[in-house]
Amino acid sequence: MKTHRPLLGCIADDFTGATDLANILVRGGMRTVQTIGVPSEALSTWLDADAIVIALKSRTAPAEEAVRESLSALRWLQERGCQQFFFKYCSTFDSTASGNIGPVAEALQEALQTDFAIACPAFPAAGRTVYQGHLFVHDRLLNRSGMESHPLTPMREPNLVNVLQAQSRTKVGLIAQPDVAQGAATVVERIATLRQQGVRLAIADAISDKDLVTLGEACADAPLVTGGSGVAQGLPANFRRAGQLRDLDAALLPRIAGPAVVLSGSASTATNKQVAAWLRTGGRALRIDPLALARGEPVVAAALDFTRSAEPTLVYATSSADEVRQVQSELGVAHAGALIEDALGQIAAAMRIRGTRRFVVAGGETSGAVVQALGVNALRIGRQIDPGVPETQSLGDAEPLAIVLKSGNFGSEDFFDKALRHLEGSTA
Ligand SMILES: Nc1ncnc2c1ncn2[C@@H]1O[C@H](COP(=O)(O)OP(=O)(O)O)[C@@H](O)[C@H]1O
Ligand SMILES: O=C(O)[C@@H](O)C(=O)COP(=O)(O)O
Repeated sequence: MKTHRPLLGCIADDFTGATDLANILVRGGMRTVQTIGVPSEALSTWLDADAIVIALKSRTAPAEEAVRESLSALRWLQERGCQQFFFKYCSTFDSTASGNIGPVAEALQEALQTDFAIACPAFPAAGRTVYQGHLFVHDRLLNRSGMESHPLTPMREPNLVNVLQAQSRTKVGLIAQPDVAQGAATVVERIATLRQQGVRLAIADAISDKDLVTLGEACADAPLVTGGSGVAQGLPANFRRAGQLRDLDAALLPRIAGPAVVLSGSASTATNKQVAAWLRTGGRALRIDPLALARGEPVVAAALDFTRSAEPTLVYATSSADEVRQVQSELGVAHAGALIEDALGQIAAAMRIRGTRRFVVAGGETSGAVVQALGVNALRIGRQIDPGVPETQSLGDAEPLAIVLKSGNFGSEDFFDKALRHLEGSTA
């Protein structure tokens, strides 16, 4: 098969974050493929897309490891002929105390021989805005949004110029919203001034999608852009203006028929509401008890029996924060997580063998475990179901699977039902 050269090469620091970015690019008209890690040689030969998003799991990795993995992804994308590169991190700028966003951005700059890149996590559709360098989550500053007590990446400083400066060797500056509001030409001028001042990375403000599109336009010739998925909104138009995008429906996926299941290992507030909504409306559901798993009870076998029904079933470990804390104090955080992820992975793999073709999965870590258990290496991205969550299809399988991966925080209360209805309606 003759493949099209990808235009945009993306490196994402986590799994559901990669899907979120891919969704934005598809909505902009770029056919997009997400790979699980750096693709193997076999996969490399037939990936056909305008944008490729390599999903890493580097968000909480030590800087050295994150740099090494990101450079390896960059090399692969360069070898495929990508013209521009995007480093995707979380819209809440999640990074550990030692922080790897600065080191990865600087290493990518060095490899691409470029001395400047913007850094913009804003994603107004999900309530994340940046003003005068300060990140807001809806109406709260980052450090009062709940993110200050995140177990792995507590964010206690809302001024991102300070956060990024603390992680970087080079000078960090600011492109403030009043400049962004003036349009792309003003942003380009501001970037030139910052470069003269020796600034190598600049937090870019954005309080609306319009600001994000302006930033994208101003970065048309930038070898490297860094940010959340929001700022990628402005990039497809640059390729379209240059006549490089094919006139195709980027989101078109063939319909996949067959039994469906919803697997939820997410413990987030949004997912708890989605599980409650499913139960309230009489959806068929089975709760996985982590303590029963720890006692070695045949929980997986019971779930496989229960899911034999023709009706789509929700299998979930999702529980309130108090219940999760209780389980974690008995089993340990990592052990509890691993037991559940492993069980949901085993259920997914066995259901696939039994003929299940459609999987809706909630939770970033859980998504990683399930996709791995299903042996999926790459996904083609289809239509958006809710902001940040598209339908996807596995690539390279004789019998492809329809897969939806939902980041914990995303999706409306009726998301599970909506996702299943959406998969029903996919057209060939
Ligand atoms: N009832 C529970 N008790 C303890 N740990 C749980 C429970 N439910 C889910 N978990 C674990 O919590 C983690 C949730 O992470 P993830 O899948 O990324 O979703 P999210 O970030 O949305 O909570 C997983 O490791 C999962 O196995
Ligand atoms: O940018 C975002 O908010 C998301 O794309 C993202 O990265 C979410 O991460 P998880 O909460 O770990 O799913």
